[in-house]
Amino acid sequence: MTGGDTAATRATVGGTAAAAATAGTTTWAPAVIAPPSAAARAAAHDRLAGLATPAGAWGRLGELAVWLSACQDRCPPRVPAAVRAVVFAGDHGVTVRGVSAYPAAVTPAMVRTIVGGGAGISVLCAVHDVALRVLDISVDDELTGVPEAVRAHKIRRGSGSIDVEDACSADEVRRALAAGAAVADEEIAAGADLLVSGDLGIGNTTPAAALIGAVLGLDADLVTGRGTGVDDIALAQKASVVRAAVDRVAPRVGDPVDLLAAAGGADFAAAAGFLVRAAERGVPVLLDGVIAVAQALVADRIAPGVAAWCAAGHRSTEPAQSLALQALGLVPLLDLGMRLGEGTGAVAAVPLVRSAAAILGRMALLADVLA
Ligand SMILES: O=C(O)c1ccc[n+]([C@@H]2O[C@H](COP(=O)([O-])O)[C@@H](O)[C@H]2O)c1
Ligand SMILES: Cc1cc2nc[nH]c2cc1C
Repeated sequence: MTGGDTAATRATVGGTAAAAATAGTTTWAPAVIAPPSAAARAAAHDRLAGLATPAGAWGRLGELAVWLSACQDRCPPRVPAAVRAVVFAGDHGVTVRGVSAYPAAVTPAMVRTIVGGGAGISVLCAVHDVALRVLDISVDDELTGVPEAVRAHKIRRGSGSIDVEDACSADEVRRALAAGAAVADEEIAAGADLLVSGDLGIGNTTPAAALIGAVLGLDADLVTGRGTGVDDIALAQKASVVRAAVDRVAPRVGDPVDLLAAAGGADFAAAAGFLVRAAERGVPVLLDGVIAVAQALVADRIAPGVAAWCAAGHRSTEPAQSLALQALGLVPLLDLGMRLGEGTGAVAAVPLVRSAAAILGRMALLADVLA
């Protein structure tokens, strides 16, 4: 089967967050997420089985092609041409507890490096023809001199230390959710047929671990990893901070929007809003490491069904990422021992998505070969 509609023209349901953000209000309405097309999935499954290969020979690359078909409501799928990545940057007050191997000053410095084209994500996006945008959502710096577009969605500077206080207010979370949704709308309006959500922010593996621990009810020792590379002493300290945060926010776990204020922050909320809106608009997303996956886990609680529109680009070294991926039913495409963030593990997998689409669209069928 082939589908005529594009993601950009498909009808949207549910939320009004983008309009609200444009109007500068704080309204956020949760979305209803339709699943990817079952008919296109079935057609893709059949076509995959008929390709000129031994049965099952494409392994997970074949599954990826089937997923893409379902998301595009089209078999064979188009090869994603307009891949667009957005990096949501924010600082985290919890860095004062010594949970990172690097100082918070790295966050604004790396925003500038992305703007200048010298970051890891900049290079991967350039080599794989992926459009890249970095947004200061809650960096604890004025970032003077960076293009205004980078700061256009800034919600606040930094966040509270989540072991003892909320990361941000409920109103800031709602504004950030709306801003993230508006950004997804902008990327889709620019033609995106595959999106990537990336993160940047010293200390952000701590809120990511806390959110995953809280949502999945897992002990701090299971979800705490070394992040940028902390030593054993800092790792133990980080686990105690994660435990304090999980204990503090546990009573609020039933309200995922509130949980973003309690243990995430404005940058996490913006990324979650981006993921919800992408799923609502029917545009597939490649996820990166522990931060992106924590945001997807919460987004899927806010709007059940978000995860069906996501594929996992890679397995990060952070243990919480694997646990959250398992809970979301996602198997990572790459397993390279990476832990950079920025969206790099997702963009590294873009050639796999393009390969999967091309295989399903262009290969000969075994029946024709043998005829
Ligand atoms: O994506 C991941 O799984 C990942 C794992 C470890 C570190 N990071 C990146 O490193 C920063 C957070 O690490 P940390 O140790 O400061 O919490 C932040 O900028 C992330 O993008 C990212
Ligand atoms: C240099 C550096 C680059 C990063 N990119 C994402 N997180 C980062 C953390 C550090 C320390």
